[in-house]
Amino acid sequence: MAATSISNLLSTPSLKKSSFSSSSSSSLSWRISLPSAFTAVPRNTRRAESFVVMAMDAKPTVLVAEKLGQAGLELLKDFANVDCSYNLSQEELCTKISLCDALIVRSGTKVSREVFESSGGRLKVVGRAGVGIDNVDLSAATEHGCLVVNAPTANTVAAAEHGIALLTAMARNIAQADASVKAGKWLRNKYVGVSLVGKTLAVMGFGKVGSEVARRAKGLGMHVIAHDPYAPADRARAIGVELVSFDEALKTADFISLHMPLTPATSKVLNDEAFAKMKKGVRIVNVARGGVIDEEALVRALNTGIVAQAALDVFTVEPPSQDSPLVQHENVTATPHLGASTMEAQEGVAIEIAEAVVGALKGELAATAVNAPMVPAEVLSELAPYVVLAEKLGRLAVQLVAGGSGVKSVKVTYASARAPDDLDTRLLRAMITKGLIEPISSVFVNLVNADFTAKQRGLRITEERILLDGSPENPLEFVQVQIANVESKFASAISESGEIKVVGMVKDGIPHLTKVGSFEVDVSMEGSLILCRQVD
Ligand SMILES: NC(=O)C1=CN([C@@H]2O[C@H](COP(=O)(O)OP(=O)(O)OC[C@H]3O[C@@H](n4cnc5c(N)ncnc54)[C@H](O)[C@@H]3O)[C@@H](O)[C@H]2O)C=CC1
Ligand SMILES: O=C(O)C(=O)COP(=O)(O)O
Repeated sequence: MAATSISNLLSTPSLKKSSFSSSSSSSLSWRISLPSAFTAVPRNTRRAESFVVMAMDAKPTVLVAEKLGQAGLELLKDFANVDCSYNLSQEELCTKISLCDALIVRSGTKVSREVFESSGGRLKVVGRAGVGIDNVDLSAATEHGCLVVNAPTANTVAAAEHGIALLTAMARNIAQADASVKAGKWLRNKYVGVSLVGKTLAVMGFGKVGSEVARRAKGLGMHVIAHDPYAPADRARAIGVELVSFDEALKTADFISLHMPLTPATSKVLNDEAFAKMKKGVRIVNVARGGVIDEEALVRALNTGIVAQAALDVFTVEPPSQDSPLVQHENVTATPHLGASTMEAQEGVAIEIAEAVVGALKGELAATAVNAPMVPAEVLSELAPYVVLAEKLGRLAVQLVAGGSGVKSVKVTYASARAPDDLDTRLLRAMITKGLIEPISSVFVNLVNADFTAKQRGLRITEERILLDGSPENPLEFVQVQIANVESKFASAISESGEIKVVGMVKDGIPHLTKVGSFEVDVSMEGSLILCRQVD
C-alpha cells in the first residue's frame, strides 16, 4: 500500500489541537500565527466536543457495519476501538456515527448524506470493503472532508470466477435442473443446454473483473469481444480481445457479461432500446450492479424470447422482493450478491481495507483513495516540506488582508526547473486553500474537500508556472501567493502591482518566508511571526 504520512492532508477537526490566534493590528505591526502542520482550532461546539472525546480516549473508534474477515479485524484492533454492529437501520447508523472516526461497510449499507451530516465532523474515513462505491454518497463525503477508500483488487478473481460460474451454470440449466431433481423429477429433455465453445461473449466493462472474465472465457473456447470506452486497446490486444462499440457488442453477442460500475452514465444501459438491438436468444450475466439493467425491460425481453436466459448476482434493490417477476422467472438464475464471497477474497478484502483505514486515520494518503488525489508515495515524501510551506503561505497571506472587499481571487505561482508534467501541484494547492480558508471561517479544510470548499466560498485560485533553467534537483524553487483586490493590515505587504504578495521557499527542509510585498526577507516560518516595518 503506497502511503506517506503528511498528517494534515487528511486531518479533520476532532484531531486538531488549538493554536490559531489573532491579535490586534496596526498598519505597522501584525502578529501572524503560523501553526505547525498538525494544528488548528476546534471552532464550534460540536467540534470542541469531539476534540474532548479524542483527548480522553486517544484510540480512534472504527465502526464495522458489515461482516469483515478476521485478519482485517485484528489489524484494526491493534490501532483502534472496534465496534462490530451489523444490520443497523439508517437511524441507528446515524446515531452511532457521531462517536466514530471511521466506518467500514460492504455493499449492504447505504452511507447517505445524512450519515455524514450526523457525524458532526468526527468521521474521517469510510472504508468500502470491496470495489463498488455506489452505496456511498461521494459528494457528501467530499463536502464533509471525509476520505473514502475502497479495496479494489482483492475480490477481482472471486467476482470473475462467479461470473464464469453463472455463465456455465446458466448455459447448462444447472440451478433449475438441481431444483427439479430435488423435487423428485428427472427431466433430461427439458434441461438440454447450449454450448459455449465458438460462441461470442461480449464483456461490457473491460476493467479488472471484465478482463479476468475475458481471459477465462477464452480458455473455454469462446470468441470474446469487449465494450469499454475507457479501456486501453493494448490491454485488450494482449488478451486477444477486440474492443467494439456498444451497438456492435449488442448486435453480435450470444452472451453478454456486465462488468461496468454503476454510475449515472451506466444506470439502466440495458433498457428496451438496447434489448431491441440484441440477437434473439442472447444470454446475459450480471455480476456488476443490478442498476445497470432496467429490470422491468429485462422481464419483457425474457418474456418475448429476445433474452433466452439471465444469470444475476445483483439487483436494483437488494434483497429483491420475494415475488419479483425477474427473480421468479424460470429462465433466470439468481444468487444473493455472492461475487466477492469466497474465503480468500473476503480475507484479502478485509486486510486491504483495514490497512487503508488505519493508514488514513494516521493521516496517510491511501493509494486506494476514491475522493482525493492519489499521489505516489515517493512524490508525497518529496513534496512534504513544500506542503507545509504552502499552508503557511496561505495562512500568512490571508491574515494580512484588511478591508471589506473580501478574498475572491488568489494567484499561486510555482517556480521550478521541473517540466510542468513532472510536478504535481494538487497537494500544494489544497494546502494553500486550507491556509487561506481556515483562519477566516468555521470550516475545516483538508485534501479531500479543499477544491470544493474554495468553490463554495467563491474563491478562485489560479495557478501559474515559472519554468526555471538549471538542474531540477528540488521540486520547487519558490512559491508565491498573491491575493488580488484587497487592502492590507500591513501596508508593506502590498506589492507594486497592488496585491498582497508573499513568497516562500524550502531551505534545508524548513519553510522560509523570502518576500513580503516588495520587501525581501529571510525568515524561518516556525512558531509565531511578527511583521513590522522599520526604517533602518
Ligand atoms: N457481484 C459482486 O460481488 C462484485 C461486483 N463488482 C462490480 O463490478 C464492477 C467492476 O469491478 P472492477 O472490474 O474491479 O472495476 P474496474 O474499475 O477495474 O472496471 C470497470 C470498467 O468499467 C469501465 N466502464 C466505465 N463506464 C463504462 C461504460 N459506460 N461502458 C462500458 N464500460 C465502462 C471502466 O472503464 C473500467 O474499465 C464494480 O464497479 C462493482 O460494481 C465487483 C466486485 C464484486
Ligand atoms: O466489491 C464489490 O463491488 C461487491 O459488489 C462486493 O460486495 P460485498 O462486499 O460482497 O457486499
